[in-house]
Amino acid sequence: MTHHPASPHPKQFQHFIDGRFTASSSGRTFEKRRPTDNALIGHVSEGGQEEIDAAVQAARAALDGPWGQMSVEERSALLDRVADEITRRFDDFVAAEMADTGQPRSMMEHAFIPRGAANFKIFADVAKNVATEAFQTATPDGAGALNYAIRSPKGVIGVICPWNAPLLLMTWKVAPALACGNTVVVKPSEESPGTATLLGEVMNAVGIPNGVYNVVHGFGGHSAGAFLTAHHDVDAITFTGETRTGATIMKAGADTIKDVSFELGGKNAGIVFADCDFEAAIEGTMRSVFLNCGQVCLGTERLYVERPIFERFVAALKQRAEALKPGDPQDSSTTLGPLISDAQRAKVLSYYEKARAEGAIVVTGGGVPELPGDLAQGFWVQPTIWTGLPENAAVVREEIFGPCCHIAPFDDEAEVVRLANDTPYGLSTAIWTRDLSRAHRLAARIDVGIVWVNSWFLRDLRTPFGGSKQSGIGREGGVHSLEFYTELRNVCIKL
Ligand SMILES: NC(=O)c1ccc[n+]([C@@H]2O[C@H](COP(=O)([O-])OP(=O)(O)OC[C@H]3O[C@@H](n4cnc5c(N)ncnc54)[C@H](O)[C@@H]3O)[C@@H](O)[C@H]2O)c1
Ligand SMILES: O=C/C=C/C=C(\O)C(=O)O
Repeated sequence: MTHHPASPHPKQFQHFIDGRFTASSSGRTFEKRRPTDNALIGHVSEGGQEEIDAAVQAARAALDGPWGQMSVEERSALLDRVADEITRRFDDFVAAEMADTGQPRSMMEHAFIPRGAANFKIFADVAKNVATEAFQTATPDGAGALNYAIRSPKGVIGVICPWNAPLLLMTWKVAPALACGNTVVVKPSEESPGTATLLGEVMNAVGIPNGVYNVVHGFGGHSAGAFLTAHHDVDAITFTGETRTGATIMKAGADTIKDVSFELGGKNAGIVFADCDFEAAIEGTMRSVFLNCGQVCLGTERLYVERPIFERFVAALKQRAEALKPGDPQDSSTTLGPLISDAQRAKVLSYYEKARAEGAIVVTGGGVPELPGDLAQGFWVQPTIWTGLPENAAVVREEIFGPCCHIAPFDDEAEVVRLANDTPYGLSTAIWTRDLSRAHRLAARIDVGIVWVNSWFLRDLRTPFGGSKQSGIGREGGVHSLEFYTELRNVCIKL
């Protein structure tokens, strides 16, 4: 029997400002719909200038108040408790994120929600254990001078988040920001209000002082997002989202010289050599193309496969893609979720059309699958594979953010490096080969922030994470996050 998701009882998602849940002064709300079946999940308060002002004011006061007075040890201990409380309320977080994104429960349980807790743990550790630099400096009088650097919080940080992995991506910024002693105002995506709101309850439960973590819901342009980026009392903006949005945010922050950390779009290449472990390459490529229904910034949308195994690779990937099972995320047999919204589906389907118009061979997919019952109302698309397109085709050049890829053959290393680099983006790449010397050579020549060899999305949270070219500005992760979330002050003492 087909299992259908129960219709949810619509919730209220309110702002979290100065430790309290509040509606907008305007009383305005917008609807959040469930991607699996378009059911109404809840009404979300729509923040405006007034809510952003209140949240920034609360964040500033907390910085000057108890949070600013705490030792690193005290702050780290509290952040450890945040992680523990997320883990204690694991099922609530899984349910909230599953409702917002429609992605399978197993992915929430094994990857996205545990990462939310892990982000707090790692940055609590980093902030406690990182040393700063010191220099002994010679002076003409022979007595010398001592230079040492101290770190202080940057201030009030604006955190603007996307919807594709809401808790993971938000805490990846909030955790280091708080560990470094800053306070934050978060603007979650309008498509994923759930877990950012729940985190407010967690902050109160473990005793994070009021005003340290604030959430204002709302839209981007001409709304809460834009008001936050232009606010004169916000010291820096950390943003994950589309490259074009990043450009708008940079302009908005220019007047007040706001520091920015950007994790932006990608058009990531997967490179498969004939000597690879074929099964591992297929398995890894399946995840890199179809995980989260292709809505992963690090995902592969362009594949280059060495000619001797091209046909075999395309056939194997097709077979595996056709075995993906869309369905209710609660069902343990479900392996593919829907897209986040009707608008995202329209965008992805427009690329499915473009591929056809540009003469692609549609190896599989290219349309909308049929789902039973209420699920027929959800934002589903078929996993799709193309071959046969030139490199200048739209689906080979532009970020689609859907469950699809184009596969092209290549003949030698120099050619594939040129193809991989022929893009304005530079986020990540995955190389599949048993020849590690070759892997090293390629890793050094492909212009991206993150190279995976014989793996994909294998994360060590101490490593630098970010994109080159138009895929971002700066690196976050481990000590690299400290570079952005603190001001380094040099003290020079003449001895
Ligand atoms: N590099 C990375 O680490 C990474 C990770 C995840 C997603 N992404 C990228 O994110 C994109 C998908 O997310 P999305 O569709 O939510 O991105 P988006 O840029 O549309 O929106 C992201 C956030 O920015 C806000 N926003 C929009 N316009 C704004 C404005 N003018 N001023 C201030 N805020 C504004 C939105 O409300 C939302 O909260 C993809 O391009 C993907 O590659 C990158
Ligand atoms: O969709 C993008 C996923 C990004 C992942 C991270 O930012 C991370 O693992 O820290």
